[in-house]
Formats: sequence, structure tokens, C-alpha cells
Amino acid sequence: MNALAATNRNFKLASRILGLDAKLEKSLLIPFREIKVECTIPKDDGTLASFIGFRVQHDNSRGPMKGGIRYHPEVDPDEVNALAQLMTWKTAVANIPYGGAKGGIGCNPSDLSISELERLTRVFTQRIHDLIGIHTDVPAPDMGTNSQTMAWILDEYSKFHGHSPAVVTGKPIDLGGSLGRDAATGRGVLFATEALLNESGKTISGQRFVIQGFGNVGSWAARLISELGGKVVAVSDISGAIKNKNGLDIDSLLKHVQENRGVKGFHGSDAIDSDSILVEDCDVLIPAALGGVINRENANEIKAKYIVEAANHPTDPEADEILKKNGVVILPDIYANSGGVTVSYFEWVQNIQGFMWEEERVNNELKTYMTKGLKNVKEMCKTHNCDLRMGAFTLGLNRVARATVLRGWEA
Ligand SMILES: NC(=O)C1=CN([C@@H]2O[C@H](COP(=O)(O)OP(=O)(O)OC[C@H]3O[C@@H](n4cnc5c(N)ncnc54)[C@H](O)[C@@H]3O)[C@@H](O)[C@H]2O)C=CC1
Ligand SMILES: O=C(O)CCC(=O)C(=O)O
Repeated sequence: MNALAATNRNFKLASRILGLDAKLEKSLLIPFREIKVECTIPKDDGTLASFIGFRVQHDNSRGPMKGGIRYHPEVDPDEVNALAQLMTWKTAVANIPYGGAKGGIGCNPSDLSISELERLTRVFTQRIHDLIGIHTDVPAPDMGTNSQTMAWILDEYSKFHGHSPAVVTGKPIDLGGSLGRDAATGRGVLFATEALLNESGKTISGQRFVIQGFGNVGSWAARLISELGGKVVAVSDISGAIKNKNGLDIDSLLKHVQENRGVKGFHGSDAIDSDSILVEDCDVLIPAALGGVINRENANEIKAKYIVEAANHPTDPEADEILKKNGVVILPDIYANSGGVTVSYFEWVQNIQGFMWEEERVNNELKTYMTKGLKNVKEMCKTHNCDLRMGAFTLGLNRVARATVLRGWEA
């Protein structure tokens, strides 16, 4: 199922559970604004290359719209729409004062040089600069982008609007980034997993983890899990998949990835088929790469007892049903990966205050938000007798619906 159809389906299920009025439901579903821009750059060899950039601003009833920018060949309008909508529910689940947005450029960043990426980012920023802003829409990194990308956006935006560090988050520390933002999504995944396991008397240590994706989110999750004694038994990235049933040495793997640009060929492991990563034997499966990877084709083969959705929309609704029947517990994306946007919020607050927090404060506040988030989601599950995904969706929708109704529609 396509990402937007899947997201809309979850939205509608949650809306029915809450008994939302049909007109309010329609108003919440339609995005506030969809932007599509042409970005042409000269390549290093002098030839021209054209790309399409998107920014979908889904909802701003609870505050400025917030969400990452993705550089990936599969970026398309439906996917960006779905991701923007998910950001609206995610910021509401986290209870931070934002709405939702997402952007992206259909490109393969590994085919572009650093200077080509810089030109592309600057052209994209020129096209959208008057539609983003500190109190309107605040971008951040996502797949294929990083703190350097945010630095270029900050610089280009500031040419039009004056020095504006709070216009993006996830930027380098030297430009007003927050300590702890780089690790925040992975750390949030760790806190979420810990909170879930603790409910049944389990801890990270002693559990076996499989992680799909070894970029920002997957590698930080792996590092923090192994620091707490969790065994990461298999990981994959675009280069391939590897396994060691006794647990991978994550510190050595991080060095290997830096030197070889991928997990493939890591000496302390055996190579496995990339497609089999999701069905490897483990206690906790963490998808931390693309959307839609858990679907009706592989759901019945999944051996994990828990799935913690570090990626956005990794699980198709059809797979959700199969996994529920098989007793697999899923921590949904709009809660499980909210650590990134939560620390983005701390970064924005620090920029506005002009006061930098210690990393310990950032991490402690993040733990408080993640723990409270699960408690709030579970309360909704109890009230509406539903699973964790619907608990999170009803929590997010209810908060956004209340804000929308309170603001009213007077023209
Ligand atoms: N960066 C952030 O703060 C947040 C990211 N996310 C989500 O987490 C996921 C990962 O994002 P990042 O780590 O930031 O991206 P990244 O670009 O740093 O890393 C992506 C990783 O996925 C791997 N990958 C790509 N295609 C793959 C495939 N077909 N099979 C296996 N691995 C593949 C890449 O090789 C890389 O290791 C995305 O779904 C993103 O939307 C969610 C919340 C916040
Ligand atoms: O940090 C942010 O503002 C957004 C991160 C993001 O794109 C996401 O949570 O999917």
C-alpha cells in the first residue's frame, strides 16, 4: 500500500475511534499547503541537472510546522504528504508546540559531489525561503541529509531574512545546534524500548536486537543499545546485511562503516541476504531505514516479539493486522522516533532563548518526554481498548482536533 493510503487509513481508523465530526476530519486531513519547486543546478562538469523539490506543510494549529528534509530517489508527492501528516500527529504525541511538515528532493545524494549537494540545497532554499521561518515552518535533517545540509539552508535563508539560527534544527553545534541532537532519535528509540521492556520486567541487557539501516538513527540506536548490554545480532544498510549471533562489536563496526561507507565486509560477521534482515531471529526488531518494508509478504515470517519503529511508516496496515494476530507488540513511529523532533524543539528553544543547555540536561529532558509519551499513549489504549498504534494516533489526533476547534474557522 502506498505511504499516503496507509497513513490516511490509520488516520481514519483513529478518527472513527474518537468519533470526530466528518467535516473536522476532512479539515484535519487536507494539508495546509503543498509546495513543489524546480531546482536546476550546474554540475561540476558544467552540464545541467534538474530536480524536483517538495515541502508539504500539513497542519499548524498547535504551532509552527516542523519536519525533516529527505534526499532520496524515491521522494514523491504522496510520500512527502504522508510524512508531513505523520509529523503533525508525532509532535502532538510528544506534546511539543508544533504542527507538521516534511520536505524532500528526488535525488540520489551519493551520486552528487559535496559542491553539487550544496548548490542543490541553496537553490531549494531560494525557492522556499519565503514560506519557511522560525514561527511558520522549521526544517530539520531526515534520510540523506545532515547537519551540513542544515548549515547551507541556514546560510541561504539568512541572506534573505538576516541571521536566523532557529529557522532549522539539527544544525552544527558551531552554528547554534543543540548538544545531543545528532544522537537524539536513536536515544529516543532506546528510551522508548527501555520503557516498553520495563513494563514486563525486562531490560535492554540480555535482549537480542536486529536493526535495518545504519545511518544516523540506526547507528546511534545500535551504539546506545550495546552500551547498555543489549546484543545487536544483525544490521543492514544499502551496502548489504551482516550477522553475528553472539553480538556485533558496534564500536569496531562504526569504524568499519566510516572507512568503507557501509556495513558490508565487516570482519566480525557473516554476510546475509539483505531481504532476510527483517525476519532474522531476535527479540526486538528496529527498522531504521525506509517506509513500507514490513508488509504482507514478510509479516508472517517475523520472529521478533517487539518492533520499535525508528523509521517512518515502516509497517504497512496489512502487516499490522498479521503481526497483531501473531502477538507481536509494535511501538509506532509517531511515538518511537519522536526523540529527534523533541530535541529539535529543545534546539529551537535554546536558539530563541540565546542560551545553550548542557548535554546532560538535553538527554534527561528527552527521557522525561519519552517516558511520559508512552504513559499517555497507553492511557489512550486503555480508554479506547486499542493497540499502541491507535493509542498514539488517537492521542495525537485528539490534541490537534482540540486545538483546531478552539482556534475556530472565522475568516
Ligand atoms: N534523522 C532523524 O532525526 C530522524 C529520522 N527518522 C527516520 O529514520 C529513518 C532513517 O533516517 P536517518 O537515519 O536519518 O537516515 P540516514 O540517511 O542517516 O540513514 C539511512 C540508512 O538507511 C540505509 N538504507 C537505505 N536504503 C536501504 C535499504 N533498501 N535497505 C537497508 N538499508 C537501507 C542507508 O544505507 C543508511 O544506513 C528514516 O525513515 C527517517 O525518516 C525519524 C525521525 C527522525
Ligand atoms: O527534527 C525534526 O524537526 C524532524 C525530524 C523528522 O523529520 C521526523 O521526526 O521524521
